Amino acid sequence: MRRIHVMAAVIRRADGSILIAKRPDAAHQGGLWEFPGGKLEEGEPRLDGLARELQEELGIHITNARPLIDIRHDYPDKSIRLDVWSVSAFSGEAHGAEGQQVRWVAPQDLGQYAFPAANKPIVLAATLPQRYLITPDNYDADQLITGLGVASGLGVRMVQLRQTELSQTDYANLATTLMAKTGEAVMWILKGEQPPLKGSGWHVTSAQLRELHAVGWCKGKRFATGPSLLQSADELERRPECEETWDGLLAASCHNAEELQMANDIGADFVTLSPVLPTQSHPGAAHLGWDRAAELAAMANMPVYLLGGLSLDDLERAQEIGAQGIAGISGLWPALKPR
Ligand SMILES: Nc1nc2c([nH]c(=O)n2[C@@H]2O[C@H](COP(=O)(O)OP(=O)(O)OP(=O)(O)O)[C@@H](O)[C@H]2O)c(=O)[nH]1
Ligand SMILES: [Mg+2]
Repeated sequence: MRRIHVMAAVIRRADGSILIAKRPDAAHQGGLWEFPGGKLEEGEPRLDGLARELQEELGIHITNARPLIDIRHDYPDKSIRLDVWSVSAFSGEAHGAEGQQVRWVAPQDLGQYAFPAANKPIVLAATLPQRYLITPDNYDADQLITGLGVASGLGVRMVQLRQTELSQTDYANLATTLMAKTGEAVMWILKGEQPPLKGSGWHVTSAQLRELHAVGWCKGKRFATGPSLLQSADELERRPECEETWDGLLAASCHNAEELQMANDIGADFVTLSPVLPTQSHPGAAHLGWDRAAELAAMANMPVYLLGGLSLDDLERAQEIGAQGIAGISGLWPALKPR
């Protein structure tokens, strides 16, 4: 089946709200909400196609846009490439120029609308921040809070608590303290053997990713609790009491195409891809380089944070190659050195 190249836009107003439109009942995926856009014409440059569609469908003229996420989806009757751009400035009054219903919604409310199946990663890309901060080792709660205060001031909203030195209990206590102190300001992504409690996300290492994949674990499906959740599907069959499911934000560390596919299979919401450049901690170790990182980011069907040896100055370049943004430890934010 020939893959149809579709241009679509996440259009953001100054107040942060995003424009969605309702597809006509008779259309493909009719009656569902969508990000405005449509099919690219033969030989048409991508941005021209997007501009044409938004003019036709909403009566607006784009003045600032950048690539957001580029994904492939196979419906039973259609294979599409959804080439989604983030539009941050436009002229004209957006309206349903083809008679369709349009609505400005707050990013956190997008989940209340029914979108086509292909749109899950687009909604994530529209909602997730551009920076994913990973905490440095050996900081106590007070030092972390001070540093995070600085980070929040710089617009950091999503933080992975990485503390390799702590016992599981100390780690859990620290996480609870930090979550209570930062409240809604920070979206916490925790590490560990089991999915964390509600209200925080879970970041699995590439080794965990492989193990979870091997036993057919998938986000949102039931699993066994216990010392390890790595129970085979057969074992789950024999233990009908295993009714746990987990629906938090799931992230996975990936380094190659195989792991990106596994992350997709276990229902991960986003990934980190590393190491892009040599890092201070592993100066001589193999790294992907920008070209390979770009190829891998293009392969991923979910938001990708580039990690390893990057600074904030690399954010634009990361987004140009299709990444959601960059991830890194506090070294990325020099102001974030509480000691
Ligand atoms: N515009 C848009 N299309 C989407 C989204 N999600 C999604 O699966 N699609 C699919 O991508 C294709 C886009 O085609 P479209 O119907 O918008 O195309 P178009 O504006 O050129 O319309 P036309 O074919 O009626 O002229 C459809 O098969 C649609 O189901 C989305 O968020 N926005
Ligand atoms: Mg359309």
